[in-house]
Amino acid sequence: MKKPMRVAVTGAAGQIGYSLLFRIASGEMLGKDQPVILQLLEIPDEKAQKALKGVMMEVDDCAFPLLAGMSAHSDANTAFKDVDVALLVGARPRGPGMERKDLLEANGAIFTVQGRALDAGASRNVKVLVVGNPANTNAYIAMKSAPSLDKSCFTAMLRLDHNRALSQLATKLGKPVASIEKMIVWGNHSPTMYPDIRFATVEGKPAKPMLNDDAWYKDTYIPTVGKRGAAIIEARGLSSAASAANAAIDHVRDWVLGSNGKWVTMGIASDGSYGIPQDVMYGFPCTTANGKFEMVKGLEIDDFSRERMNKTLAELEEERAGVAHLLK
Ligand SMILES: NC(=O)C1=CN([C@@H]2O[C@H](COP(=O)(O)OP(=O)(O)OC[C@H]3O[C@@H](n4cnc5c(N)ncnc54)[C@H](O)[C@@H]3O)[C@@H](O)[C@H]2O)C=CC1
Ligand SMILES: O=C([O-])CC(=O)C(=O)O
Repeated sequence: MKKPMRVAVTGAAGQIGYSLLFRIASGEMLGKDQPVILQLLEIPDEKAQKALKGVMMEVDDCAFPLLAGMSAHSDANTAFKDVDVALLVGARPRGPGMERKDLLEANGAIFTVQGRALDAGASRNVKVLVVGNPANTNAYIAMKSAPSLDKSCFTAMLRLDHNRALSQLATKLGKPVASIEKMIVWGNHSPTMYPDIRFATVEGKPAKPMLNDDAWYKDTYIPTVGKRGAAIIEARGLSSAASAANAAIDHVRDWVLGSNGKWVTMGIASDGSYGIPQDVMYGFPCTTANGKFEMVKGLEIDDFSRERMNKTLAELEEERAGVAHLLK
């Protein structure tokens, strides 16, 4: 029997939490032979804590063989103690008519507190995934609030965008999703994101000539992927939850267990590559192995891509300036 891994989930009584916890406890995230201990954080509010208890009762009722322990917390310091993985989901979601950056003020402050708590108590190799919006900037805040942890401990979720980009392209081409490789979504988890199919392959052959429809790519595909979150809110009245939880599982599973050479999009702190200033949390193509991610480097950036990449960067820089006061 392997030693249990400690997994913190914040916002555990929320919509995403309700889809996420059961899949983590069943072994879908860390492996079918990996016991887990869940450390669940909710706000110190009677209603939220009661709802969390209810979700934990349901998790108990599944009798998951891999669940080696579970605790409820209202303080980030105890929730993050010794954790190997931290999924920072807890934050206010947007409603109709809002952009994710409208959440900056409301949610940004959460991530300074949680970054400090991770800095103080988490495993030195903790893998942090920020899901709460605006995800890139919140991940940046958490990273900057945790100076004793390596920057590579912190990531933001662009996997939902990556999966949306795969699915939309697969449908258009009438090909299985699994036949598509080398997808990239550059930049911010916002409508400025740039789903880039220039390197994508379908059954090993280049996707772009197969698609052969630049107008659809630019005028339909890019905005459809970028605005999918808003389309879900419009249709459901609530923001994506099951698909977001699924993307979080995919992101952490690949980070921990490896992507087997496949490209995945992760929001990571830039090292200055591709002209993206150091430390900006930006969606980059990565491969993962041995519990580490590595950026795919040396890809050619054409004029169209440069323009798109600069646009999403400008938005991230603006968000970063908007939270500078939180990091003093
Ligand atoms: N990066 C991505 O691709 C996606 C991000 N999201 C974001 O994920 C976040 C959560 O979404 P939902 O689960 O739908 O929202 P929700 O409102 O259903 O649940 C959020 C939960 O977080 C809790 N919470 C708030 N502040 C907290 C704190 N400081 N510590 C611990 N818990 C806290 C709330 O009490 C609530 O139970 C939102 O910010 C949403 O915009 C949603 C979908 C995709
Ligand atoms: O759009 C939202 O606010 C929720 C989200 O991030 C997504 O579905 O991509």
